[in-house]
Amino acid sequence: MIKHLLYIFKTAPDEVRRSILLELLHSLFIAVPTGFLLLIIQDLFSGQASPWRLTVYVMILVVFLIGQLFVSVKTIIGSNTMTYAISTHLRIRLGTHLQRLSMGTFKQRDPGDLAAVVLQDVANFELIFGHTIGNMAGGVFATLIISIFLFITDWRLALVLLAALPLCWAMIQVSNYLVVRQGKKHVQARNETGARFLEYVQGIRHIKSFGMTGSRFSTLETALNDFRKTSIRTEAIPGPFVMTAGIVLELFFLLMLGMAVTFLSNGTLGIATLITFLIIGYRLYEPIKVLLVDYVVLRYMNISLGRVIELLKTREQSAGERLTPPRYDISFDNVSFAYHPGKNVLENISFHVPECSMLALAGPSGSGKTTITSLIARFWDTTQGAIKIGGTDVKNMEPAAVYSCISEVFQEVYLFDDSIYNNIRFGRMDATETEILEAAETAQVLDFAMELPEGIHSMTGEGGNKLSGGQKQRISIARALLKNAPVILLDEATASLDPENEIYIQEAIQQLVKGKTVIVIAHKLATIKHADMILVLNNGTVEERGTHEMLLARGGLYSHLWERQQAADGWLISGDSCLAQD
Ligand SMILES: Nc1ncnc2c1ncn2[C@@H]1O[C@H](COP(=O)(O)OP(=O)(O)OP(=O)(O)O)[C@@H](O)[C@H]1O
Repeated sequence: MIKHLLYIFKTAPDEVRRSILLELLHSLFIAVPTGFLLLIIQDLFSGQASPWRLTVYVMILVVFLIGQLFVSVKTIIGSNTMTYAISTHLRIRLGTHLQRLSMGTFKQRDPGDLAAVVLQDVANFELIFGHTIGNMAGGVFATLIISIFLFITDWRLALVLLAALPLCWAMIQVSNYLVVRQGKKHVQARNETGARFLEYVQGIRHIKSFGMTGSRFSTLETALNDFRKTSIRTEAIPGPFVMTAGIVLELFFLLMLGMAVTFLSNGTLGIATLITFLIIGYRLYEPIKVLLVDYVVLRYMNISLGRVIELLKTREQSAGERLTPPRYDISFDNVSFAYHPGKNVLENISFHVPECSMLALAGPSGSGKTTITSLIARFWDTTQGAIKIGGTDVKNMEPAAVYSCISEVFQEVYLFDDSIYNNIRFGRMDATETEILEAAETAQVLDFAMELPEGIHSMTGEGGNKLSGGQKQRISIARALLKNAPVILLDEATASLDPENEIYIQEAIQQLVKGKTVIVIAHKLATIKHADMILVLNNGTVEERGTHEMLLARGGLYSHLWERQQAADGWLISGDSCLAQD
């Protein structure tokens, strides 16, 4: 925990220093009156009390009480300023850090868990840290000052009071061990609930259409019930330990009293000291009790803080430089790649795509086609070998510099919850209205947009849910046209479309790829017959390469896939299946 605290203290050193100083001052304003109370008692019982001395003591006490009020307000403001400075810093660091992670990291991690770190764990820290850390710093300081007063007054009784501390500490350590263990389960259950909620809301269409409302809701209900149980357990664990520690303190206080009476009877203790210990000795335990509770809460917070720091320490992609390649041919030199160490999904892949030509990637499902395009876009970095755009290794290029060379058109289109116009504009934010409308026209977006109530300014809905698959595709092509990047990565966008939309999109794509270096993932081999080169992948290796005619003549994997697709194109789904049963 100390390591984590030191880590975050470095994020806002000025606020931390100021807050600690205020806490110390606050403790001083609480502890010093205790000392004066002690002097008043001593004076009263030693018979040295004079009215003016008592008046001075009382005035000093009043000044300190007013000062305490003033410092309390400052301390609360100081600890809140520190907490929010740290949490803001953590959030900004998380934001910039997430930008620098490879796309792969996002795909690898559960999105619900990632969101929980950024939102809930930082909020958890925010909620707990400000209240506990100040109390604890103040508590330690107050205990120290009161202990010094008591030791000066009578070291024997002070020692008895303080002897309770190691016992309480041991008990709290056991409680902490259990809290940390249970706390991890609690965080896991909380994330599981978040993930199930996300799944339920995002998949509601499929859940309803497959009649799974009941079964999926019961999964969510189970997660909620688990969360309830772990929450109760997490809250319940420290209770008995903190209470027992409190009882131990009371017992040691009674023990101190017993000893004080003995010392009184054998004449080694004055009545003034006894009364001092009765009043002030009890005050010693107040900050300790607060410390015991806060320490447990702080340990729980530390689990959240640990998750935030762990995410911040995830390896960032090497930054690279803002290089602009001199030309836009693409080459793979002996590239191997593994998503998980030791399990290569691409093995020694080499090819060259000359500028302004088209390479098609074909091969069975899982052979590595998408992985090749992801590596070109630097979503991941190669495990071995180099990928070059115009002779420049993409690893030496800033990810943003790589993306600026590339336009992607995928089957799955994501649109922002904004107007059609703005969704196209995201392709190039400084584009003029004329350029945006031109791109919309070329990609045949205007055809359907003009029939909507607000034309091209109609909203697309979240993820584009107010539009059809073909319409979303056309918007994404318009966006790519506007970006006008020299390299186009196409995951054959027409594979899942109806014939009419397919024609529209084929036409739009023809416009998009003119004069560009194109890499296309082919699902329908008929669409890549005219590619300059076809790379046939199998199990992450290049099995064949050549033009359509060359590969057919070879009679290998490609011609086999081609024949299977030709046969599939002839398939018909019969509409008389019910009749056939009669
Ligand atoms: N994010 C990932 N993490 C781990 N393994 C992955 C990941 N993405 C893909 N793979 C694995 O890598 C291999 C190649 O997958 P890839 O998606 O590149 O194949 P593909 O040829 O594009 O398949 P398809 O035609 O079905 O889209 C597969 O074995 C797949 O299971």
